[in-house]
Amino acid sequence: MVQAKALVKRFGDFEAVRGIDVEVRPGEAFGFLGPNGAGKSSTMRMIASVSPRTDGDLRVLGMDPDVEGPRIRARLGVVPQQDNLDTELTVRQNLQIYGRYFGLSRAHVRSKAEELMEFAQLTDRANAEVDSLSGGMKRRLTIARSLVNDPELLLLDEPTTGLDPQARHLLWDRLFRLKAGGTTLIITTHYMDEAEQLCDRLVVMDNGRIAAEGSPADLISRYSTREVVELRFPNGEQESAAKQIEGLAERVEVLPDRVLLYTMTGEATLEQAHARGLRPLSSLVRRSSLEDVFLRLTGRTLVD
Ligand SMILES: Nc1ncnc2c1ncn2[C@@H]1O[C@H](COP(=O)(O)OP(=O)(O)OP(=O)(O)O)[C@@H](O)[C@H]1O
Repeated sequence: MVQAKALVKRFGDFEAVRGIDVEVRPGEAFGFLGPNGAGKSSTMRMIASVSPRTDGDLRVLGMDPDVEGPRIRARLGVVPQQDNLDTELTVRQNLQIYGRYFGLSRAHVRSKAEELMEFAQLTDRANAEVDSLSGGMKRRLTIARSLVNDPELLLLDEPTTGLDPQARHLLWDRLFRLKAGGTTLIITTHYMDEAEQLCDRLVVMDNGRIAAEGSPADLISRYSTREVVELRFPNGEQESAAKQIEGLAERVEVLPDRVLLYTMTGEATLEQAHARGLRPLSSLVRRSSLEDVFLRLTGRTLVD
């Protein structure tokens, strides 16, 4: 679906994407996970064939975006970071008018709009103006609109940023359905739970480079331990607490607000920490996540 080799994007002297290799296979949900500024959107825009690459090689649906941009764009669906719906039109009109841009017949667009409203769970809002919709509804409408041309490949840039948990879950559910129907998804996100839930495979991006690649489970087992103990201490006591814990866990990370112990046996490690006289303000034992993978790879947390 997408092959990138040594792909580079430069803005003046600044290199936003620094020679990345990516291959997205048909039918998979592929993710770019990284903090703001990692170069995810710049990469997406090159794949969407709306921003020319500076260097390297890129094929989208087997074609070169520099040569066959319009043909590629006709077969893609794009959900941009910011919704760009026509706010004064109704839900139904948004879908119908967008369909007409693709040169689809009036009759086809009419029935497609009904089908997509059903898919986006917006049928009962068909005649509502976009302005009156909630954030989650607007996102679902943007996704519905991106599907008007039955794209083989759907690009979603930060699909759930700014949505509340319930709206996010509703949206994820729609994306699972699309994937089950055979649509290939490429998703950028800085939410590790989103990447973990949705993506079959992902790359961790940082500073324009790919730090690691694999399935979420793969990455977690490669770069983290099974469990993590999170301990919070009063200000200024973290470093001395970390010293006291030494040797209890495979790895200890001291963050500005927490001390993390990487271990295979969380509860037992926590008990041992207590036995050494440690009295944290709070403690939590949890499974390792992509957040831990990111911290291990970059020395930073995903959401600063
Ligand atoms: N048109 C532009 N001109 C100059 N610099 C840009 C331009 N677009 C992006 N950049 C810079 O390139 C870097 C990567 O930006 P990009 O938007 O690709 O990151 P991102 O990982 O998608 O983060 P975000 O979620 O904030 O969009 C940033 O430092 C950004 O300031």
